[in-house]
Amino acid sequence: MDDVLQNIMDHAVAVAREAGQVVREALCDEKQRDVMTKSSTVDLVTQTDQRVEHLIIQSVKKKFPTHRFIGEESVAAGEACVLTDDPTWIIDPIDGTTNFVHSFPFVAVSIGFSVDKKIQFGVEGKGAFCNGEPLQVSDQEDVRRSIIATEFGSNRETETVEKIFSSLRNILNIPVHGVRGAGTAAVNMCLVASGCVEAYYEVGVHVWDVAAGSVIVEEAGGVLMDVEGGPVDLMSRRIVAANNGTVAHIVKEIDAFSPTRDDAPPTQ
Ligand SMILES: O=P(O)(O)O[C@H]1[C@H](O)[C@@H](O)[C@H](O)[C@H](O)[C@@H]1O
Ligand SMILES: [Mg+2]
Ligand SMILES: [Mg+2]
Repeated sequence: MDDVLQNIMDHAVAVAREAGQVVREALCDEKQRDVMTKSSTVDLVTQTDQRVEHLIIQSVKKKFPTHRFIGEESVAAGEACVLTDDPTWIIDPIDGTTNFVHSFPFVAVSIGFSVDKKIQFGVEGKGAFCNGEPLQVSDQEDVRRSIIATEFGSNRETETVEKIFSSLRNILNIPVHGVRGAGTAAVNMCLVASGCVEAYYEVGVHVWDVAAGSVIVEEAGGVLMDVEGGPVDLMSRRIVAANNGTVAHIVKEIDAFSPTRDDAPPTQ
């Protein structure tokens, strides 16, 4: 990794730790978990999500004034979600807000950094690490001996819920050892990277949910795919992250659909 990128990554790690501390403290303070809603009654946000995103963006801007941002809460406030070739920080200040609101203790501060529309950190084969320890995906080749992670998302339209359950039924019927969900895409992807689950899939995620996790999975030896096979498109809101191409064949069991893309022009 060149010095410039290393410098950017060091800053990302430092600000993620600072943000993590704010989230940790807020978990113990009911007032900081006061809930508001966004696209639906189950799409939650708190002042802490907004505060943490602000903290990260301000800190980065001070050091790298020309860089661009895609942040979950900035997009919710009306900013464009467009990935250009410019250096861009892709931020989910609290991935797992529903968990956060309920003190269910699995949340992540997710920060990805892209240049030329490619997520940069780790792309040079330097590996993925958790507190200095290298991460490695599971070597399981048999999907029948696998744990698959997924989520139910926050879209409760009947047709969407039907498709989610249809995929789940197909996967349980393979049969797999188990199905799990941490309540956060970023944590699920780190679970794939650390070998605790063999694969994670979800339709309905956003680019800020998966940008950082995608490079962590790949650097830990895993593969990314679209839910209908083929290359993943981080703006498509569909993802499969697996330990290897064999387990990634769960895509055959997924009842795929196409939510509105993250980079779709705003409707008038
Ligand atoms: O909104 P936040 O940042 O908490 O992120 C989302 C999760 O990451 C999804 O996997 C999950 O399915 C939910 O949609 C959740 O909202
Ligand atoms: Mg999220
Ligand atoms: Mg979030």
